[in-house]
Amino acid sequence: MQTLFINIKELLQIREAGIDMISGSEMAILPKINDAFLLIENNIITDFGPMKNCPKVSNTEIIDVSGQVILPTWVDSHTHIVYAGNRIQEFVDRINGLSYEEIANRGGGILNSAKKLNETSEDEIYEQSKLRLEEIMQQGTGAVEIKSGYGLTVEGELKMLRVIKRLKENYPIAIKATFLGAHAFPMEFKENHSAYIDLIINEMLPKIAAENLADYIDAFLETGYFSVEETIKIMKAGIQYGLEPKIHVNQFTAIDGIKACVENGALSVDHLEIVTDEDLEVLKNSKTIPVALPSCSYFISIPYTPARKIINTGLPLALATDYNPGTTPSGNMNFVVATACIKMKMTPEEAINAATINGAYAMGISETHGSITKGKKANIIITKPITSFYQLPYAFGTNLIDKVMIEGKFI
Ligand SMILES: N=CN[C@@H](CCC(=O)O)C(=O)O
Ligand SMILES: [Zn+2]
Repeated sequence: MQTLFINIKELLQIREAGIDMISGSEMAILPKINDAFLLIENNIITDFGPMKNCPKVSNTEIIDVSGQVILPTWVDSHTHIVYAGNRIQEFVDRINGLSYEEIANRGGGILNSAKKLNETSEDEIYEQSKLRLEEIMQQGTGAVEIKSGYGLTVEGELKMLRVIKRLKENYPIAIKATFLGAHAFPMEFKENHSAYIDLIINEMLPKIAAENLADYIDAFLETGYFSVEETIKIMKAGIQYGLEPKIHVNQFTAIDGIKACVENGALSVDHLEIVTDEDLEVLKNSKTIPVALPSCSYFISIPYTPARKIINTGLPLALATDYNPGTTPSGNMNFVVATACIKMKMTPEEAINAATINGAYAMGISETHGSITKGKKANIIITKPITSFYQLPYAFGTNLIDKVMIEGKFI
């Protein structure tokens, strides 16, 4: 089955094979072809170029997209979309003056979600979570990482990861699963951290590995959550089971956590709303990519990750949603890209690079996703007729997506 798109106004993010991420000043360049064609065979991109080189084809569905822009689907490398219920009351409490920290200290926050999750059946969690997955696919996301971390018990964590596995089996979108047992200390372990860390390492990890339920390991490395030393223990244990670290770090405070993540070969360090010059220095010449989550900053009113400083230092940057019930109840990558431009002063070219090819690097799928490249998955967003791709972040809040194709099929 072949599909040929013709008269594409702008075909964005065209790359040769073998480019896995874009750093520093290179991020300002978004390679594109004006007036282009794109050929897809089954679920793979097989050819593209200017219309003057458009091949003569037979037995092919031809779709004329005059005035419309085509780009690779978004790659959302950081989400928590498997959860039960919501935290709407905490949202109202914050409007009335309580901080995220104060709510967490009252037993709200992550522990509130963990209570709900442990009281909800696996089938019910699946039903609630699949609606969020379907929602983000409609919004142009073609690959997503999903974390556990609202179980915080052996059974709860396994339940979450089994739901992620079912989503992987039942949907065409690429999904990576991350084990985040180290998201918060349950109440009964508040005074006995080492016992909970033992539970993670000796009970949860072996069971998760035996069922092959996770691709990555995560921890919330933060003042009041997991210390640098505790996180190092967890990273090392995950690595023993073949799980590369992807770590929540520097969301509220800078405590030298990034250095520990880099030294332990983390694939990504995520949040980085607060960063020091030393943090950025250790990221240089490492394979660890920083990931910014601007919808989280927007929703809980914390600083935005200093994207300009990170990019101007020569580092790469990826953008993701952080979709979760507490700090970011939104999985809309279009909003993330617009907010990165508006609030973090990223150019549209930088933001789209960060939300596609660099997102693919941050979830370990850059060989197959993140760019319009021959041999990569046929995952594309087709916009409505627009003046140029700059309209995407400019008209923030307007849905400019006409169709989304994942693995060669319109969803
Ligand atoms: N910061 C840690 N974890 C999530 C929020 C968790 C929650 O509040 O439920 C985040 O990335 O923002
Ligand atoms: Zn998160």
